[in-house]
Amino acid sequence: MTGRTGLRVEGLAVARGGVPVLTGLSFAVAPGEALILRGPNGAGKTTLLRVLAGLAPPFAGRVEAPPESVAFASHADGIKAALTVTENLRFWADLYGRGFDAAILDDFDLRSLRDRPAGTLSAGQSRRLGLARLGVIGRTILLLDEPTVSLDVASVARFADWLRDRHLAAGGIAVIATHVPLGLDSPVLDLGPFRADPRAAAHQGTDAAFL
Ligand SMILES: Nc1ncnc2c1ncn2[C@@H]1O[C@H](COP(=O)(O)OP(=O)(O)OP(=O)(O)O)[C@@H](O)[C@H]1O
Repeated sequence: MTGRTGLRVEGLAVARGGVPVLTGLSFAVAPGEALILRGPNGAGKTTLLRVLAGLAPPFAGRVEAPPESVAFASHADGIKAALTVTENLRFWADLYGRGFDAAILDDFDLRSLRDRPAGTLSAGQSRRLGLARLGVIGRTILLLDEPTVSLDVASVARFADWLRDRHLAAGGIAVIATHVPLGLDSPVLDLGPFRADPRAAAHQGTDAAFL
């Protein structure tokens, strides 16, 4: 962990392609806590996570989170296909200036796969490796976009255990967009009430197009 800093969002609006998707978001997540983001497809979960990660600017409002403490994890896991599972994890540990603790292999049920080239892993195994990466880089604030895609039931439970017992218990923070219940005793933020009015956006576009 790089510090015990919380995440705070005030009056935040986020946009895609210049069109507001969510508006009026204010929340805080303290060390040791997770926040689950809920909303149907297209609600703006990924867009919000990207802004929280500093990968896109806010449309309005502000995000308080030290960039050096944040890790964003989505479908692009950054796995090096030619390296083995252990070599991948060591690579990320080195990149982030961290020591490598092989216990992470057990946390994500990767021990029997440790010498396999990552390019030969199944989709779920590959996802487990991508999640294990989060365990070696030592970032405090994890922003997770559908982390359980491709995982079987046991692997979802294992991931939830790691999140609760290792990451959150050590003072970490997680904001998780997921359609799958993780069994965490964490607050859920329903993005529905914060969706920007599409008619207002469409109206703006129409005005711009026809005036
Ligand atoms: N590059 C883009 N340009 C314009 N609009 C975009 C772009 N990417 C996404 N959108 C739109 O922004 C809105 C929010 O998308 P986002 O990916 O944040 O939703 P989501 O809640 O993560 O959805 P899902 O559950 O399907 O992953 C959607 O209406 C989407 O179509």
